[in-house]
Amino acid sequence: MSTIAAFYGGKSILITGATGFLGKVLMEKLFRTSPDLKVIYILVRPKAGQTLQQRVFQILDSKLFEKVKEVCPNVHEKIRAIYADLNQNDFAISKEDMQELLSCTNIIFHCAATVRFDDTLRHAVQLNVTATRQLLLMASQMPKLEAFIHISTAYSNCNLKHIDEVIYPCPVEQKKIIDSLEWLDDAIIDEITPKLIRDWPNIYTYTKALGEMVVQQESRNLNIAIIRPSIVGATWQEPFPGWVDNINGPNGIIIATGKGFLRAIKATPMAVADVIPVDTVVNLMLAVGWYTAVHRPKSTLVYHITSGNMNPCNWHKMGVQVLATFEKIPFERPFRRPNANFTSNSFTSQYWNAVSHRAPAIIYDCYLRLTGRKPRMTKLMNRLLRTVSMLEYFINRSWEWSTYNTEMLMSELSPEDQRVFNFDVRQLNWLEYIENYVLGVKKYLLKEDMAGIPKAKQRLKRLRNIHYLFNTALFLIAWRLLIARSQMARNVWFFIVSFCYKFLSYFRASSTLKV
Ligand SMILES: CCCCCCCCCCCCCCCCCCCCCC(=O)SCCNC(=O)CCNC(=O)[C@H](O)C(C)(C)COP(=O)(O)OP(=O)(O)OC[C@H]1O[C@@H](n2cnc3c(N)ncnc32)[C@H](O)[C@@H]1OP(=O)(O)O
Ligand SMILES: NC(=O)C1=CN([C@@H]2O[C@H](COP(=O)(O)OP(=O)(O)OC[C@H]3O[C@@H](n4cnc5c(N)ncnc54)[C@H](OP(=O)(O)O)[C@@H]3O)[C@@H](O)[C@H]2O)C=CC1
Repeated sequence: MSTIAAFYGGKSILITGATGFLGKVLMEKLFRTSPDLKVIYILVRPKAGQTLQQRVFQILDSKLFEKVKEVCPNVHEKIRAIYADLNQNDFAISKEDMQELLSCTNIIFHCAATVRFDDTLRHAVQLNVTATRQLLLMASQMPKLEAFIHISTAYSNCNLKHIDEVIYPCPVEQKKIIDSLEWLDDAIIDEITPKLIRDWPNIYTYTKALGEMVVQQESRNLNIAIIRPSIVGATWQEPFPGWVDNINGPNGIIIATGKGFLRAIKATPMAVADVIPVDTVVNLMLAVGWYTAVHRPKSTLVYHITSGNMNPCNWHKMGVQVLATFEKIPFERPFRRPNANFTSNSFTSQYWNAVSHRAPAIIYDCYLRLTGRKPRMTKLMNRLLRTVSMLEYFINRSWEWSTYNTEMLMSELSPEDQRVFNFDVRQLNWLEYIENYVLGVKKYLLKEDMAGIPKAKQRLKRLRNIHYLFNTALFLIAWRLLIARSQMARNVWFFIVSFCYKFLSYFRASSTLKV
């Protein structure tokens, strides 16, 4: 029997961000491995016209939870959705709910965050910093609390090249920032934001660093651990390979490439693609929860869960495998044939953007206009290129993350726990993982039917022929224009034609001789 699975039996667990990508996989694994847990409290806000209950039912009815329903048939009764908005004071939780949370919670997993790179500083600080502070305050009033696990990101200190498993100080104290945001107006905040975030590439990574500072400074005597995952990707093994459900990180890029919108990207091909499967992250989270509660380390431990130092893959290898998968399992109705040109040169990248992205979008919009439809491709392309430009920082650099604590924890686990809660990324086969990832994007994100593959392949063939035809026509037109204007071009043309003629005559003569 797994010690970690047994530890969560009978426990009341509070999860923030349970409706997010990481939160769902965390809940799934908890229910599957510890079906005898007492209750999972999730802090949820109503969204997109759905009530809390509808949101919970939608999650439980998804394919992700199919196995859970077999091992834990009363899973609906074990989830307690609590109305909460982390943007508001006291999270807008009712008195009764708050009382229950304070008196019953044993373990907290704090996953909620805004992960948008372009959020406003005010909103990102509210969610990634102030809400963390508020949750810590709540935690300090929970008599039964055994561990508080805070989810940060490996990029919270991406302004450094080598990152240790320690909390680094930020140039400006988190308290000062929270205080000043209370009285500064939005226009001034926008103006000072670049100065505040300094060498952090965006507000997200900066506010996640501030969030860690809050954890360090406001931890009181709680048992806390921080987990820093790198780029969280589709599931590797559990509950099944390839599960994804949002367009963040690589997912949106894989869609845009598979649909033929994105054919080139400014990326350093040999830079490390530090993707880590979401189930690996969740396994570490559960192991850390157990270790923090049972062993009670004297200080707050930070755990890196990254792939680069143990089993590195680079963007080139990833791009090649993604393209190879599109050959076998293409996405439906691609705009152009998928391609992946990587360049780290700004000029070449601008060239590709003009020729491979903007020009086809303009041509397609002209076609839409001519056929009486509303043009939309240029707008879509501009949006895509903006998104890609925001990711560029992360695909043109490599970082080194030390993983002493993560390795120490691995060595503390029993063989059974190492199997059930496996976070040893050395066992990952990248080619297999990437293929399943692309397949997962097709099935679970795009919701495309596998029966449509032959038709998609036919369309790819047609697009390839159109591509060759278009290029040949373009070449002939350019050449014809050149011949009309330049004597030199004419001479070259006559030389090539006479050379070919002589070659063919010689070939014919020699074959006649043999007969
Ligand atoms: C040719 C080359 C080929 C290569 C081959 C391929 C090889 C693979 C290469 C891979 C390289 C990748 C590198 C990754 C690096 C990641 C680094 C992360 C590091 C940190 C990691 C972390 O620590 S933490 C997570 C990171 N954080 C994000 O990664 C959020 C970023 N992102 C945003 O910050 C916003 O995205 C941003 C951008 C502002 C735009 O913002 P935006 O407003 O323009 O667009 P939105 O995102 O809002 O959404 C646009 C529309 O998609 C709709 N939509 C949303 N979800 C949907 C769903 N599930 N299904 C259907 N549709 C969905 C939505 O409803 C909108 O539709 P509508 O317009 O109709 O409403
Ligand atoms: N995905 C990645 O690549 C990485 C993620 N991380 C970290 O992992 C954690 C989880 O990320 P991930 O699951 O990908 O993110 P998601 O965007 O998928 O999920 C974010 C979660 O936070 C919740 N949330 C946001 N705002 C509020 C609010 N005001 N009140 C209540 N809940 C709110 C969301 O709820 P709702 O559904 O209502 O919007 C959602 O459940 C984050 O802390 C992130 O920084 C770290 C490294 C990489």
